Amino acid sequence: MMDALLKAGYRPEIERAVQQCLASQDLADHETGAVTAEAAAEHGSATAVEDGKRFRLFELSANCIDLNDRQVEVLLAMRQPNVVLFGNLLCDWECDALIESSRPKLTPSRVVNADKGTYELKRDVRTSSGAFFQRGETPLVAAIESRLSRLLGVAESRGEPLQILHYPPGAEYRPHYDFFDPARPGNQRVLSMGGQRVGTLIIYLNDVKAGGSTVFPKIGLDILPKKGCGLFFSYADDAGGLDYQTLHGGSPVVAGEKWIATKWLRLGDYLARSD
Ligand SMILES: O=C(O)CCC(=O)C(=O)O
Ligand SMILES: [Fe+2]
Repeated sequence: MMDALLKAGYRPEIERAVQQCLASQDLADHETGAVTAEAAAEHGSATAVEDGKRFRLFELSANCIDLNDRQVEVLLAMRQPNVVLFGNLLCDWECDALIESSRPKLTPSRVVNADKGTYELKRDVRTSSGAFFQRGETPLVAAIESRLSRLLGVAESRGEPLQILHYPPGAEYRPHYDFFDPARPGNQRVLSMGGQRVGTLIIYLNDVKAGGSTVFPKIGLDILPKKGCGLFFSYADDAGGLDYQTLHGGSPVVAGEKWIATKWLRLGDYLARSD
């Protein structure tokens, strides 16, 4: 089940090409099996990233994932932690329509209190406002959820409701983990609603004039918001292992405003609870 998630943006035909490259004498470094950057460049590879002791080639010819209704681009792929940046995930009108339909529903964003299990306003941590769309709530939300499911190979039933976030100038979301610490008593309730969160997909709905990047402080990575692009990262495996390298936040918006849509994915089927 986790395979598809962990390999988001990474396709079998590319894996096969990687294996061919690794098997090829003149491409492989005899000591380590690593593929040299020069050899990769000669063979038309766009991206090489380190995976344990060797380099893996990602994109040998096509840098797109064909979803039939859409060609989604892979713009960045990092293995540890698993971070993939997608281009052309939503078109302009889809981004605009999501923003407009969420405006009337916006309320100040809350965070889960890991001791009590309550949802609280914490303006020192999170200063955005947000709105939720239940799964399939509108035809557009349904179409986007179907697209994300096909892209990531994860059933729609494992997705939490789509969240739209709005950050005015100065607003931010301080670095945090999206998974729930199972040792904290207040997290038992959210964990009972489909198990651990295993992955996050953030879609940028507009271009931001300055600031507002998604920042990963532990790995020194900043992703700048770009309308229609999607940022995916995963952080939990079937055995309950959690990737603490995925600490991330929304850095303060300096000029303009920032709109995103977030889809969090669970280990099992997500079940909303009303109690
Ligand atoms: O605003 C961002 O770029 C990050 C948002 C985020 O971390 C989240 O929605 O969980
Ligand atoms: Fe987050």
